[in-house]
Amino acid sequence: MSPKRNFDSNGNASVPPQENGFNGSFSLLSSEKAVQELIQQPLDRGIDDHLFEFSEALRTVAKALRRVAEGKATAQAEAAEWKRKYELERERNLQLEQKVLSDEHHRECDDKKENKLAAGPVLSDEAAEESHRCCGKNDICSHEVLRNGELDSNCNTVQSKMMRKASFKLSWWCKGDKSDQHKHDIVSFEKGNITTAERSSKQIALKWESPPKTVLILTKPNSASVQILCAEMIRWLKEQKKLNIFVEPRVHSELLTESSYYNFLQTWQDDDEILLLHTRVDLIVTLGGDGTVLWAASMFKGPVPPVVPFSLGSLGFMTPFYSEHYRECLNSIIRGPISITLRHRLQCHVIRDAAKTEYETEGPMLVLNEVTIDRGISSFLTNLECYCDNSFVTCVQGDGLILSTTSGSTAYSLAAGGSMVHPQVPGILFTPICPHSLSFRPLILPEHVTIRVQVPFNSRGHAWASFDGKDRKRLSPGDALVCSMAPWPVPTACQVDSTSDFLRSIHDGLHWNLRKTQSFDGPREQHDLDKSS
Ligand SMILES: NC(=O)c1ccc[n+]([C@@H]2O[C@H](COP(=O)([O-])OP(=O)(O)OC[C@H]3O[C@@H](n4cnc5c(N)ncnc54)[C@H](O)[C@@H]3O)[C@@H](O)[C@H]2O)c1
Ligand SMILES: Nc1ncnc2c1ncn2[C@@H]1O[C@H](COP(=O)(O)OP(=O)(O)OP(=O)(O)O)[C@@H](O)[C@H]1O
Repeated sequence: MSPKRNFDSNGNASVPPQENGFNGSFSLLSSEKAVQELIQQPLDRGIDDHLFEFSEALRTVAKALRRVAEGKATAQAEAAEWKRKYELERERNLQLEQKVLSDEHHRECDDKKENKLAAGPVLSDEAAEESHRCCGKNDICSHEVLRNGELDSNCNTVQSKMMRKASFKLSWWCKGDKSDQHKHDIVSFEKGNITTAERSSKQIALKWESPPKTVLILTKPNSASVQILCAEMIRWLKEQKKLNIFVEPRVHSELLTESSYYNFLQTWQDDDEILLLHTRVDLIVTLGGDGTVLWAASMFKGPVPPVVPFSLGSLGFMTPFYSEHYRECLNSIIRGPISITLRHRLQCHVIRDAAKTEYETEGPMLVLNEVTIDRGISSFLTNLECYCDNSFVTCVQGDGLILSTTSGSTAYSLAAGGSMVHPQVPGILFTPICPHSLSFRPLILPEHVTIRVQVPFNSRGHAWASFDGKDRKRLSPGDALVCSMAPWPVPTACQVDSTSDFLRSIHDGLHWNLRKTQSFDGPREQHDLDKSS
């Protein structure tokens, strides 16, 4: 195809801009087809030499541009290929590294399991299953933490750190998946070093996300002052606070006999309804002494709503609120937030020798203070074999044994020589009652253990178990009591906070370490006398 040429008025030839490829030529030259056409054009020798030279120059430029475009396309294709290869390689290396770490982790767990099995004691099926779970969830590994901290920014840094420092793991035998979370919060790794910056027993605050609507009032029986206060409090809570109120059937009928005004009160008919109370009640108010708090706790075999204990007894270790100020106290509790003490409970199973499987017989008993195994009315020495997890602890020969919570440490256990322990300390007190031995000191065991108290077959008599001072059960030779920490604590509201309330209760309730202060005048150290002379 030959290009059309125009001639101006002077007879000089001109080419239309789109055809000679000069003005706006780049769009044409960038097209492969246009460049080919330009190169193939036969030269017209009859026209001006300048135009010929110009055309030659354009041809050269077109060739050069084509070479540049081809070169660029090749370079881009090569770069894309290299990038793809690099990504593939990087992906493969990451997978390899993860596999190596995971193999190491599982090998360590398996080694530890084998060592444990070899060293004994032999694990129960449950413990073996728990140790298997450790490998999956209930542990933290130092190398995992290192990796998490470094991998995002630079893989190489991780590898060099891992080579310098041996990795290790901590694991817990947990009774369920949920229970290990807080341990991860308490024990952590900072670049592979174990730290316990977090504490398990912090002051806990309860903040309402929606206002409490229903309150359960529990009262000590046979007390006129408690009855009067209860009636007054119910009226105030209903009229001023617009709350739904539950009372025990005994109190319900007492108040209805007094006046039909109390028709709005709610109560329950049978034990099945009590089992569901925790789903309806936001707050429990107790009017009485420590015994009424124990009573409230005993009504809830599972979760317990927050308890506000008003003091109408003689001692009041667990009852920090003054009944005279009930309006201010309840106003501030309903508004929130509240400082609470989580009072741990013990769950106890009586296992009869006759039972085919453990836990076959009676349901568990939950205690807020203690379970006591004693000689009851028998005049013989009790003889109790005690085990902690799989280890033999001792044989109690005396009046009996108290297994107490830390809340109960100021009750019967204290009277038997046990230490007083802050209620927020997680532990189980192991306190003998009048042991016939000079060296039997009380123990405090960690909260995670299971204690088994066995009446030996060769025992001369029976033993008796009682739960927070109630519900006596006879233990015959061969019977046992198994006790561990319950998952349902009793949250009690604090007047100030856990520690202030505890210290105030031992000062005011027991007059702990009360002694007249020594006077200033009297004998002095020789050193002081030398200085003054
Ligand atoms: N020798 C003793 O000290 C002894 C003997 C038997 C029972 N108790 C305790 O009595 C408790 C039952 O109490 P109850 O009121 O139903 O019976 P209760 O009416 O016989 O009162 C027992 C006394 O123990 C006090 N108490 C209860 N729990 C306490 C605690 N956690 N800290 C400090 N003092 C506490 C009570 O205030 C009360 O003064 C049992 O759990 C047991 O601890 C003590
Ligand atoms: N709502 C209740 N129903 C049945 N019994 C209860 C109830 N509340 C408390 N009790 C029992 O009444 C007894 C005495 O209660 P509580 O300890 O509260 O009063 P207290 O003996 O006057 O006080 P303190 O123990 O401080 O001297 C306890 O044995 C307790 O179990």
